[in-house]
Amino acid sequence: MNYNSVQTTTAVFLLVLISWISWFTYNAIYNAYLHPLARFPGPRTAAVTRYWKAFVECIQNRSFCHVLEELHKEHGDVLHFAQPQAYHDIYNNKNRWDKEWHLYHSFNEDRSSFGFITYKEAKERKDVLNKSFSPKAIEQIEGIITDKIDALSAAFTRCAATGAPVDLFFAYRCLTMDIITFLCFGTSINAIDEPGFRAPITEAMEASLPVFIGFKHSDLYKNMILGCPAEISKVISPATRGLVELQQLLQRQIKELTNDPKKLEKLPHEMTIYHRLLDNEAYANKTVPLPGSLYEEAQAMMFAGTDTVANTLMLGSFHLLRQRERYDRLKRELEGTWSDLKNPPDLKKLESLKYLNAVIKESLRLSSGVVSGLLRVVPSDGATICGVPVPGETVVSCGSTFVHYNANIFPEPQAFCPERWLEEPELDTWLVAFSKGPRMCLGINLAWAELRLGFAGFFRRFEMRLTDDSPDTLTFREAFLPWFDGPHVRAFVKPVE
Ligand code: HEM
Repeated sequence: MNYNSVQTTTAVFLLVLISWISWFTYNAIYNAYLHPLARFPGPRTAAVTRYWKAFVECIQNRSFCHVLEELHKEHGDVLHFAQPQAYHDIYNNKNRWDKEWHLYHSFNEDRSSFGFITYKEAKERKDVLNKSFSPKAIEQIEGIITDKIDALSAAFTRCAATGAPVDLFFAYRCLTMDIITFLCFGTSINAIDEPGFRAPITEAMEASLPVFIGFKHSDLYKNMILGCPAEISKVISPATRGLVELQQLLQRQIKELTNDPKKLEKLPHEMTIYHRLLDNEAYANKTVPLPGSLYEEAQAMMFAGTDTVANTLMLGSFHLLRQRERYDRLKRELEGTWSDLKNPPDLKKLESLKYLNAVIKESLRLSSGVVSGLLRVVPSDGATICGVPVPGETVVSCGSTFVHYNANIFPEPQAFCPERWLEEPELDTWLVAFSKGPRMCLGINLAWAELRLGFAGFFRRFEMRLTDDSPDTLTFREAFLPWFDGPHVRAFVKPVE
C-alpha cells in the first residue's frame, strides 16, 4: 500500500467514525429530550438506546421483570404498564396490534402462528390449526393424554419400588414433551422412560432457555449458533445436542411428508398438526406453507406446549406438598369422584371438580405462563392505555406477573391459596396466564386437559412427600418463560393401596 492510499483509507475511516458518532449523538439527544416519548418517566439511558436492556439482561444478568418492578416503584406505572387494567387495554379482542419484531424474531420461528408479527398472518395460520385444538378435538385425543399420564404413573411406581425420589421438575417436562411430540407430530420420544427422567431433549430445552435472552439482543449471535450445520453445533454445544437432534428429526419428517403426502397415512393418528397444515383446502389461498414454515410451526408447538404446562404442574405440586390441608382437600375431592382406582373419571367429569379447578387456576397464577412482557406495537394513530395517551409505533406491554402478583387483586399474592378462586369467581377476569385477545394461546384447551388429567391422576394415585433437599421457595429468572434455575422439586411417591 503506498502513502496516498493509506491516507485515503484513514480519511474514509475517520469520516465513517465521525458520521457514526454524530448520528448516535443526534439520536441520543432526540430520543432523550425531543421524541414524543421523552415526556414519559424512566431511566434516560433506556430512552437513548435499546442496548440498555441488553446490558441489564446480558451483562448484569438480571431478570427484566424484576428490574421493572423496581423501576415502577421509582418512576410510576408507564410505559411498561404496572396497572393490571393495562393488560386488558393492550391485549383484547378489538386490538390487532403487531408483535414487536426484535423480541419475536429472536425465537427463529418467524413463520409460525407464534412468530408471525402481524395479526393477519397469525390469524390465517391459527384458522388452519384451531380445528386441532378446539374443545371437541381435545375430547377426541383424551386417550393420548391419559396414555402418557399412565406411563408417567407407571414410572412413579417403579421409583417407589426402589425408594428413589422423583425429580418432579424433569418428570413433568418429560410428560408434556411426550404428549406434544406424539400429539402434534405423531412421534414417540418416550422421554418418560429415560433414567431419572433426564431425557436429553428436555435437558437441552432447559439449557437453551437462557440462550434466547442473548438472541433477543444480537442477531449475529443467534445466526452464529443456529446457522451452523447441526453436526458442528452438536460438537461445539453438547448441552443443546438433544434439541438439535429433535430439530433434525422434525426436519426429516417434514421433508418426507412434503415429498410424499401419502406418508401422512402412516402416522399413528389423524390429529397431528401436519394433517391440517398439509391440507390445501384448509387455506384461503389453497396453498400449503413452505417446509421451513412447517418446521418453525413444529418448533413453536414444542416450546409453547412443554415447559408451560410442566411448570404449572410442578409449581402446583410443590405448594400442595407443603400445605397438607390443601393437599388433603384435593385428595378428598378426587376420592369422592374417583372411588375405584381402576376406573378413572373422564375429562368432562374432572371439569366439574371445583377444588381441582381452583388448584389449577392458582398454579397458573403463580407460574404465570410467560413472564416477559408480551411486547406489542401501538398502531400509528396511537392508543389510550390506562387513561394515558400513547403515541403510535410505541412498544408497550404489561407483564402477566404485574397482574397475577398484584396485592389489590390477589391479597398475599405470594401465597398459594386455591380457595380465593372459589370465594371470588370474578377473579377469573384477572387470570391472564394464557394472555387475551387475538394472539392468546392456541393450546389453552389442550393445556387445561393436561392439567386436569395430570393433577387428578398423580394426586389420586400417589401419596407424595417432598424430599428434605427440595427448595423452600421457587424463584425464577425471566427468559420469556420463567427459568427455574435453582434446586429441583423432588418428592417421594407411594402408590395408593
Ligand atoms: C399452561 C400452559 C400454557 C400457558 C400458560 C400458555 C401461555 C401462552 C401465552 C401467554 C401466549 C401468548 C404469547 C405471546 O403473545 O407472545 C401463548 C401463545 C401460544 N401458545 Fe400457549 N400456553 C400454554 C400451553 C400451550 C400449549 C399446550 C400449546 C400447544 C401446542 C400452546 C401453543 C401456543 C401457541 C401456538 C401460541 C401462539 C399464539 C399467537 O401468537 O397467536 N400453548 N401461550
